[in-house]
Amino acid sequence: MSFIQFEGVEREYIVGDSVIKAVKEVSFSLEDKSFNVVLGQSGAGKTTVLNMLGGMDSPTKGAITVNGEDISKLGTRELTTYRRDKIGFVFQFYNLVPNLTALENVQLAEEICKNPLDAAEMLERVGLGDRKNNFPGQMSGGEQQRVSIARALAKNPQILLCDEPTGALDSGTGRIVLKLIRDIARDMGKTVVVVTHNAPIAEMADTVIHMRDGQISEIRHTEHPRPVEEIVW
Ligand SMILES: Nc1ncnc2c1ncn2[C@@H]1O[C@H](COP(=O)(O)OP(=O)(O)OP(=O)(O)O)[C@@H](O)[C@H]1O
Repeated sequence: MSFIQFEGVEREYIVGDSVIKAVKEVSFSLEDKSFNVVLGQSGAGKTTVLNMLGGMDSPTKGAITVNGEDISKLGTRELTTYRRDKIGFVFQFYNLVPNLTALENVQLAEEICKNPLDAAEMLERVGLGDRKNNFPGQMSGGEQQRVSIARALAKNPQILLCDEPTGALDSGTGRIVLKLIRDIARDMGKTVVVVTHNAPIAEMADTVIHMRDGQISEIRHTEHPRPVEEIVW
């Protein structure tokens, strides 16, 4: 069995009198320690897939297995533990706490999870050892995203989920951020899933899941993903 497995996963939302099928019959599997991209246009269902994998949302049908455990069957408390201990999140707009320093933002991970890594060390790893005492407002977008990567990884999660991590950055800074995610995740043995609408980014993935209208239109595995440095957008 693969490390991550979606089997016939659906997610419906009831809005007023209508039913919105955000995700329909989605099945795929991802290997442990792999780097994966979910690619698709706005509204394709990418974030819904990511949120279900991260335990922030649950499917209305189907099974999601992570490391042998069917997380679609977990109750609210178990899902909280799963989210806290197994998952690191990186968002498009960083979601840093503005009145905490970079170091304090990363230390938040220590407050909530079981086996946190040293916050100062994680900041060093993302190249911000000398910016520990800066507030988010004193840092560029790329630097803030690096702080959020340090915070996500300080939880020492098995899985790193990134929703449009370069969406608010210029392409040069975006490449630096993606390279950092790829290199650190490889070193630390993390499984990564990046959601994006930006097709060139998919070239760096081991597996690309292409979504359209809530369904998978294509799954592509690559033996030799392209180095981030060679990708242009
Ligand atoms: N909580 C919700 N309630 C109602 N509809 C929702 C909800 N969440 C998502 N949807 C709908 O489900 C569909 C898929 O949304 P989703 O956010 O997963 O797409 P996406 O591919 O991530 O798009 P984007 O790139 O714009 O974020 C959309 O039509 C969206 O409006």
